[in-house]
Amino acid sequence: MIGLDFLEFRFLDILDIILVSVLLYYVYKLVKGSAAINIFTGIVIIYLIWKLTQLLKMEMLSSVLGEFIGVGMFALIVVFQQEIRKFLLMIGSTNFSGKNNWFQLNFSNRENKTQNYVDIIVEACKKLGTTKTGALIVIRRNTKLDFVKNTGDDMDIKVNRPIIESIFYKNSTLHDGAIVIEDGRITATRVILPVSNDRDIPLRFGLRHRAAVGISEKTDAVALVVSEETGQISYLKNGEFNIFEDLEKLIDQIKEDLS
Ligand SMILES: Nc1ncnc2c1ncn2[C@@H]1O[C@H](COP(=O)(O)OP(=O)(O)OP(=O)(O)O)[C@@H](O)[C@H]1O
Repeated sequence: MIGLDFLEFRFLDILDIILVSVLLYYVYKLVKGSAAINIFTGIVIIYLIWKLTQLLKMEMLSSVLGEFIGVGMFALIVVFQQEIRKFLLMIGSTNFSGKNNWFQLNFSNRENKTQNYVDIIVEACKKLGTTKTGALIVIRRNTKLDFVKNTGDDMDIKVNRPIIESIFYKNSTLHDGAIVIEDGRITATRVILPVSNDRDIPLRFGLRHRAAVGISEKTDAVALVVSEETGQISYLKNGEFNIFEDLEKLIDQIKEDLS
């Protein structure tokens, strides 16, 4: 009996540590690249010192730090207002019954559908690149994108090359902002995306690229950008630029990420 209790306790401990790690990872992902990262690091350090003083039974210092952390919690809500909002949004809009659900059985069917529309999207980007037409395409994975779709116009068109090309055509009324693609359908146009504050993004990239980084770091969506200046295609995932050798490799990469 004692042995079992011990085992159960250890299992919960491990689970506890994993959950805290996941939580810290997501908080880090949210504040990464913004000024908030310094505040976040400061808090983690103060918290660790506080725990250490408790462990070493340094009563005075531990009570001072304890008070500081108690009051600090309210200050944090104010300082991290934006981040807390994004965090709740991220949790609330994760679609657990979505595409990557292990219990979903129609894999093969969906894979085929993904095959087709990814080819079309990349072909369209290639064409847009040759004419130096800027484009910004967000492809949904699990996280619902309603909060960004609301900033643009609703649409429901099956992905096809001429449509994508004509949306981003400079004289088109729809060319501004991003388009959102869900399950092979364009579901929104003229969408305004959250712009990333990441200071590591090279200066040659402008707002369009920053917006693509922003949506891919705040949600699990992936994004494609065609640069207006160079015609170059960039692929963003998890807030980072993904390097690819050629368009074939890019297509394979996107298909893998969407499957
Ligand atoms: N936050 C955003 N959400 C969606 N689209 C955006 C956003 N910011 C910019 N864009 C799109 O990018 C276009 C170009 O913007 P801007 O001229 O500021 O960037 P840029 O310097 O050309 O960007 P890049 O060099 O990254 O292509 C805008 O007209 C708009 O269509």
